[in-house]
Amino acid sequence: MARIPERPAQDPRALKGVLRSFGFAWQGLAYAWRSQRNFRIEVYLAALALALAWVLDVDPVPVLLLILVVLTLELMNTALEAVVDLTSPGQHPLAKAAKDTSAAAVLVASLIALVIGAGLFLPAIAEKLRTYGKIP
Ligand SMILES: Nc1ncnc2c1ncn2[C@@H]1O[C@H](COP(=O)(O)OP(=O)(O)OP(=O)(O)O)[C@@H](O)[C@H]1O
Repeated sequence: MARIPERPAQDPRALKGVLRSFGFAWQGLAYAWRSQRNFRIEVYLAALALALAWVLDVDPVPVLLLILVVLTLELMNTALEAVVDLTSPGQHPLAKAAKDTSAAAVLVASLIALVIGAGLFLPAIAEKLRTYGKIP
């Protein structure tokens, strides 16, 4: 069994403890990137949305907030999946409910982000087309 590392919060060297906490958070991010295809797709879409916001002169702040909500929910979903797999290796209706509800949180956030994103980007796209005389 893997050795449980000394807790960073109990490290008497404050700065070293904080840096170790960041290190563990980075390991969590790397785990999500490696193991979750959906997380990787969402990161690519986030990069695309930010690039589009830059090209279309759309305020990046609401775009960043939408990205923040979807990615953090996906990370929490990944964490919950790991806990469920650890605590319920066999099939159990409550394990299913936990995983499905957690996945539903990501789905709801993604759909709402899509609607808000359309509200942000479509007028900017229409404006660009109007500028180039493609639409009256
Ligand atoms: N221990 C379990 N007991 C009952 N049903 C489960 C259990 N584990 C998974 N499931 C069901 O299988 C589905 C798929 O589970 P899985 O662990 O593959 O995660 P996932 O939803 O595919 O997530 P991801 O693709 O993001 O890793 C769950 O949403 C749930 O409905």
